[in-house]
Amino acid sequence: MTSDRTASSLPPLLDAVHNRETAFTNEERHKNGTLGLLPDAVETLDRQMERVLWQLDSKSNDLERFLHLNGLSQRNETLFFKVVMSDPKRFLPIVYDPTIADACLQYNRLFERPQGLYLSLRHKGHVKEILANWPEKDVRFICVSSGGRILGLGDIGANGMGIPVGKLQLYTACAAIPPQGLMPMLLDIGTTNQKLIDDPLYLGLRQAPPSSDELDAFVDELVAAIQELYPHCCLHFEDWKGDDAIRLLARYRDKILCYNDDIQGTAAITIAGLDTALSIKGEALKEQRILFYGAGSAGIGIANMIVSALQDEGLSETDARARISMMDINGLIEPSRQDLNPSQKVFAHSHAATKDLAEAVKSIKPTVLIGVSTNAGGFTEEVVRTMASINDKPVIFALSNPTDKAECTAEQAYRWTDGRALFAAGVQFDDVTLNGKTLTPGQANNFYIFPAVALAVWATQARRITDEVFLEAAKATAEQVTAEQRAHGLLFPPQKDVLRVEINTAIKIARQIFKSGLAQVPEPEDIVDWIESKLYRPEYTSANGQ
Ligand SMILES: NC(=O)C1=CN([C@@H]2O[C@H](COP(=O)(O)OP(=O)(O)OC[C@H]3O[C@@H](n4cnc5c(N)ncnc54)[C@H](OP(=O)(O)O)[C@@H]3O)[C@@H](O)[C@H]2O)C=CC1
Ligand SMILES: CC(=O)C(=O)O
Ligand SMILES: [Mg+2]
Repeated sequence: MTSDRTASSLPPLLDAVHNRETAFTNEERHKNGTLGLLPDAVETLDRQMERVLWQLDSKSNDLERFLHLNGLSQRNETLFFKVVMSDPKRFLPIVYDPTIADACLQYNRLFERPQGLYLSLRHKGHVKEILANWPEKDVRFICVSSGGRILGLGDIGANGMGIPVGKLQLYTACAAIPPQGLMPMLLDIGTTNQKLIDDPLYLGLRQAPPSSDELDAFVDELVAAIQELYPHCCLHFEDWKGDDAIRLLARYRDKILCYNDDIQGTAAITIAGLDTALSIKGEALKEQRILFYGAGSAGIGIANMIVSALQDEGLSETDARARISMMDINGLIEPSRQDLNPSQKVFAHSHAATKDLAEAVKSIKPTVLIGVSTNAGGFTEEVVRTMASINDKPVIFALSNPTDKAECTAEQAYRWTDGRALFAAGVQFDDVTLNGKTLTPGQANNFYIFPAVALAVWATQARRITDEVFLEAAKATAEQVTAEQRAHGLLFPPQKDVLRVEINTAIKIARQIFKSGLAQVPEPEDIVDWIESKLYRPEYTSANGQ
């Protein structure tokens, strides 16, 4: 857990925010009482990083590296961000997707120190008191999960805490938002996961989740407490069970400052990928037939935002929806289905019932196939080969996380399409060499979007976050894929540049927030300098709360 940044009463070496360890000078050691508690050497941050990199190299797998970095984040926050931000391509897959999935699965067993706020349903009626226990008093973002659908792992209850922790670390690592004011939260509402309930080392509530009405009342209490204690706080919903995610976003989006990353962030990165893919194909979005495999929070979120983007291209809502078909675990979404929710019903177009994706592909002839199903291998050889027989350059996005949940691998997508697929996945697959040509798969992951949105929202003190913000983020992200990168088939900016890319995206979003009248601070003359001046830098300086 973070400590209060301004007035910490912790001993210097136990205070992760201010700790410099061997970088404390002799003068500082005299003053803060650490003389003799540290070895003689006085080191620079770079030298300290060299040691961490050596330690990471000596680990035998990424989960061990995750644990080592996680320990570092709780010991010396500046050094942690220095390391992660030094090489995002290498470290994002370790502190976040996919390694974080392994950590979440065993979170109760790996647990050493709490890293976020646990709000248990047992605390109903006392939410404000619990929130007030958090040491930081100016909270700007709460990333809250119920653990109900963590990545593609299903309901893992309180083990889901790894995700809010990891997502908020990315606010800083990918968009230089200062870590103070970021609160990871696990809303412990119980779990349907019997294996965890039976595990003596499980740390969460051992009961079934409540009814939607009871859950909504609990979240209402949380929202009211946040507004009272932290009036500038944005609520980031992450990895809730699909129908909870959709219902809660609809409940709050016009009332408070909030967003759902799985619905809106995922939509934005998918639209960014479609934008670049279609520019490579030389086609417009309105010319596409899009088939979704998976119609939950991510699928519905992407579909609705594509409808908005198509409306911006001049289509009516009905015509826009007509370009989108969806399947879920019970088959194609079509009018005879009796089990559809209102968000799905609007995508029910006349078609024979089928549960067979290959059959649906043959009949609908999609130009774009998007997997958000959690069903590993759902894009079979027959499905992918059919996409290749219909399309010169089939767009295939297998977005389910983590790696072993992807609907197909990059290697399969390229092999079964003779290297013609414009492919992206939620994780970064390795390059594939086919017939002497190297193909680089895209990573369509919302980490390109939500930190940038958060940076713009924080800087402008936006009152609300609209879908236009996410469409702007999509456009700004796609624009940063150069012509040369597109020529090589790249759909997204390279991860190594993620910080620069997201700061640029945030600048564009901030402009849009000012234009829409949702900012609560005066518009600066030079928005670029203004944003740059607010950025966190992983250095031992007083500006970073040192
Ligand atoms: N790349 C990225 O940035 C992101 C990726 N994701 C990934 O997308 C996946 C889905 O997330 P989300 O939409 O929030 O989850 P939900 O649980 O809300 O939705 C999953 C959807 O997939 C359907 N489904 C499940 N099994 C099958 C199957 N065998 N065949 C066809 N459809 C199936 C479900 O149907 P039913 O409801 O009927 O069971 C539901 O419609 C996850 O793996 C997640 O990690 C999510 C957000 C961002
Ligand atoms: C990436 C992400 O948000 C998810 O898989 O849920
Ligand atoms: Mg998510």
